[in-house]
Amino acid sequence: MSTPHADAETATIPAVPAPLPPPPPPAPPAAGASTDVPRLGPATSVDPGAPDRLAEIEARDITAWFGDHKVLDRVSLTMAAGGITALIGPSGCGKSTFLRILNRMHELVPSAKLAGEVLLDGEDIYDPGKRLIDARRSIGMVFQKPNPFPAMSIRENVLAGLKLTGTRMRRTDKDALVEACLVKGGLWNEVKDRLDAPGGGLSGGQQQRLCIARSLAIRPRVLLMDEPCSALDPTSTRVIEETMLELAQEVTIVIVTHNMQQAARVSDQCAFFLASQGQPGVIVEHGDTTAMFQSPQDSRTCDYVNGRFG
Ligand SMILES: Nc1ncnc2c1ncn2[C@@H]1O[C@H](COP(=O)(O)OP(=O)(O)OP(=O)(O)O)[C@@H](O)[C@H]1O
Repeated sequence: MSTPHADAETATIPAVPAPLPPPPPPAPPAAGASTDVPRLGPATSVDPGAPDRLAEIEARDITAWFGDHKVLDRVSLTMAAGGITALIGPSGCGKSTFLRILNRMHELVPSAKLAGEVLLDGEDIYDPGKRLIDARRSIGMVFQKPNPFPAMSIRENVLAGLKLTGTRMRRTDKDALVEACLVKGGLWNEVKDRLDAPGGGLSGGQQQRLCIARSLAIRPRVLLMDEPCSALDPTSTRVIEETMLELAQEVTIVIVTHNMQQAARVSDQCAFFLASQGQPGVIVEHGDTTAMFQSPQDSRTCDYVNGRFG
């Protein structure tokens, strides 16, 4: 275990999110845009023709506490732009905490503290000059349990993030955005004839894809997914995995999963977290997923990926 950070280096982070900023001005349509494939929004958006939107996210020396309980110790990891990075490891080793730190959700817990840096394309999202809302816009999140707004229509669900961020758009642009996001989320064909039906009326797998579509509507550069398939049947899981593989061309994805087959199927990079008895979580090994599964360097990784513990 590395040396704990000095108290002076830690920051108690505020529990109350910053107020929402005024809506950003709409960007002009991209020149030469194809009319066949709907785009995610009226701007350059997360389309494959805009590789500059693909962002690397790097965690540097992250240490995290809940009260006095240190749960992560000096964790560093670079998650490549346009890749899928899987975070694996036994229960309680800090994977979800690490994921929530990547988009400043850790600070929603009143006792939470944090040291270290999270760089989105080289810029620290915790810099005091940076707005919380910008981090949340750039780095979206999909949770373990699908959480659409049940009484809102499918259409309203997709647009909900825009409302929260105060973004205004013309009706026709909204329609295009709803379609684009539902296509990207792999749900369009199943719901295109009932966009005004309540989101709560969809199956679990469909609800999760609706949540993916909702998170895409604010055009994130990184999408965090915390066990997104753990509440789903194998067929829905397969559809979400296919959706992830397509999205990875447009948005950097970081997924927490307990399912080793899933990590092997979808990710190109993998990080194995472990918390020894009474110790905070650390990354034991990370790198190319195939190499980690076929020839792990650490015997604990080997035991974990082969199901011998966890
Ligand atoms: N809100 C919280 N308040 C206090 N302690 C917490 C909180 N959330 C998580 N913890 C503690 O932090 C540690 C890491 O939890 P975390 O959920 O990040 O692990 P995990 O690897 O994602 O686990 P799992 O795979 O079971 O979801 C655990 O000891 C957990 O009890």
